[in-house]
Amino acid sequence: MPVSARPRRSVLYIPGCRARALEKARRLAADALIFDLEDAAPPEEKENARTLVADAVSEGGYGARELIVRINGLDTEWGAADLATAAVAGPDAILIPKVESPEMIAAVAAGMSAAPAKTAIWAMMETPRGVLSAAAIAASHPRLVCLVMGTNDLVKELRATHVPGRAPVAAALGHCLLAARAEGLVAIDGVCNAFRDETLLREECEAGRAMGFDGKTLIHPGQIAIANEVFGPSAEALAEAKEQLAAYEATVAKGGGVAVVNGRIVENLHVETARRLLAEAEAIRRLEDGAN
Ligand SMILES: CC(C)(COP(=O)(O)OP(=O)(O)OC[C@H]1O[C@@H](n2cnc3c(N)ncnc32)[C@H](O)[C@@H]1OP(=O)(O)O)[C@@H](O)C(=O)NCCC(=O)NCCSC(=O)C[C@H](O)C(=O)O
Ligand SMILES: [Mg+2]
Repeated sequence: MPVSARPRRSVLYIPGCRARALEKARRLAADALIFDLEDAAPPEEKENARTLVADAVSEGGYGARELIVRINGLDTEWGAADLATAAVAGPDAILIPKVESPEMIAAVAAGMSAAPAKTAIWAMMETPRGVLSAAAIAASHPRLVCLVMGTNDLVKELRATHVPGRAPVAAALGHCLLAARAEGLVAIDGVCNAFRDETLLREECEAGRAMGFDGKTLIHPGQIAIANEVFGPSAEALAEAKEQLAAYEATVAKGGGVAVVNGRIVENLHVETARRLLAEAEAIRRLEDGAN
C-alpha cells in the first residue's frame, strides 16, 4: 500500500517504559502506534524504555499496524542513542518532537543510515517557531511523510488554555494542515487529554475530520473506537460516493460534464473525492483483514 494511502484514523501513544502497554497494543484496533521515548518516559526510565521499544519493534506481532518510535530531541542527552537504536530496530517511522527547522529533519535523516528504506520520518508541530516554519519543514526532505500536531506543547508555549472547540490552537492546526497538504504529506491531529470524556473526544474528532486531518493521536485505548468511527468513511458517505460516480459516468457517456446527485452538482473534482473515499474504505478493509 502506498505510504500516503495507509489508514491513520487512530494513532495511539504508548509510554515506551510500560512493558504491559506495549504488549497490550498488539491486540488494540489502532491503525498506528507511537512508542514514546519522549514525554511519556520519565528521565529515570529513558534507557529502559529505549530497550523495551527496540525489542518490541524487532519482535513485531503488531500485525498490519504502523509502528512509529518517538525519539527524544537530538538536543537532549538521550536523542542520539534513541535515534541510533530506533534506526536499527527499523520501525515504519521515526517521530521527531518539537521540530522547528528543516535542519532538524536533515540531522535525523543523516543518523538513519542503519535504518531500512521503509523507515520514514514524521515530525511533531508543537512550538510557535515550528508552526511558523511548517511550510519549509514539510518541503524539506523526501523521507518526511507526516506532520503530527502536538497541541499540549503548543498550548503551553502559547500560554493558552485547553478549551472545548480548541479556538486557541485553530490557527496553528489550519496552518500546519495547509503545509502538509501543499507537499502531499499526511496530517494527524493532536490528543484529547480528557481520555474518559467520549463526548469531547467525538467533538474534537469531528472537527479534525472536517478540517481535513487524516486521523487523531490518542493517549488511551478507550479512545480508539471513536477515532476509527469518525475518521473512517461512513456508510452514508460511501453510498453517496458510489451514487456520484455512477451519475457522473452516465453524464459523461452522454457528452455532459456536470451531474446532479441529491440536489448538488458533481463535477470531476467531486469524483476525485468520491474515489479517494472509496479507496480509503478499501484500505481500512485491508488493514482490518491484516493485510499491509
Ligand atoms: C493516561 C494513562 C496514564 C492512563 O493509564 P491507566 O491508569 O493505566 O489507564 P487504565 O487503567 O484505564 O488502562 C486500562 C488498560 O489499558 C492500558 N493502557 C492505558 N493506556 C495505554 C496506552 N496509551 N497504550 C496501551 N495500553 C494502554 C493499561 O495498561 C491497562 O491495561 P491492563 O492493565 O492490561 O488492563 C495512560 O493511558 C497513558 O500513559 N497514556 C499515554 C500518555 C502519553 O503517551 N503521553 C504522551 C503523549 S501525549 C502528548 O503530549 C502529545 C504531544 O507531544 C503534545 O505536546 O501534545
Ligand atoms: Mg509534545
